[in-house]
Amino acid sequence: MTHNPVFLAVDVPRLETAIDLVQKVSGHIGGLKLGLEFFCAHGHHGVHEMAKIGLPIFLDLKLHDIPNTVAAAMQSIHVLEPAIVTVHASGGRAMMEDAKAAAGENTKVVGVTVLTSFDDKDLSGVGIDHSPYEQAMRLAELSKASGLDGIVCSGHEVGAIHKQWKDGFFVVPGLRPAKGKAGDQKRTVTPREARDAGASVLVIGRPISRAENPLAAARSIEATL
Ligand SMILES: O=c1ccn([C@@H]2O[C@H](COP(=O)(O)O)[C@@H](O)[C@H]2O)c(=O)[nH]1
Repeated sequence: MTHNPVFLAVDVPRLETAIDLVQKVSGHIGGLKLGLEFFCAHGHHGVHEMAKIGLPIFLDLKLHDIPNTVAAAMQSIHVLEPAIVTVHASGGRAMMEDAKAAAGENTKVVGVTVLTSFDDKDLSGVGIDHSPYEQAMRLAELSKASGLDGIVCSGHEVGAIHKQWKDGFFVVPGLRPAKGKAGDQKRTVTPREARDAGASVLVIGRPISRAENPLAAARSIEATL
């Protein structure tokens, strides 16, 4: 993996705008996270265009379906050679095992535990009467048992999960610089806090992409790490 742990979440609708943004900040990030918004709009072509920039690609597709379908989707993105791909850990053991088996040798498959936009109330709303912390711990254990490389969790849980999964690979979104706006994120920490707690990858989107000066924002986050 790269030296700089920051993966920029490229959540911008136009391909040209995305390329322009990434070119501006590419010296201050370690990789690109392309999510549903980007993949639905630009597909394989868009990923190829972004890969030309030369940074590792994280496909945050959060796959969640029956095992056969998820394995087939994994095979279809093989050709894009992503460094990291996400599946939902709540898809269960068989789905995660098949996803990992179908992924390329150089692709890390990580399980999304509890979205960083969720708090206790949101979890309860979908019928889960555990705290985000308890649920993330449980799904981290299941991800490990299913043979995944690591998980996605918030900075609130990564320290505890890291203690139990020493060689795990931990992706942490929901990051906000000290005075950053949380927006829809509910379990936030600063990039430095996440790194100190054991995050392998720091996913950062709007604090850079929506900043008045994305280059200055990326530089100032880098300086805190
Ligand atoms: O639990 C999760 C899983 C994924 N994400 C994704 O990370 C970025 C965060 O963007 P910000 O603008 O920095 O909030 C976004 O692409 C999400 O889809 C997440 O936030 N939480």
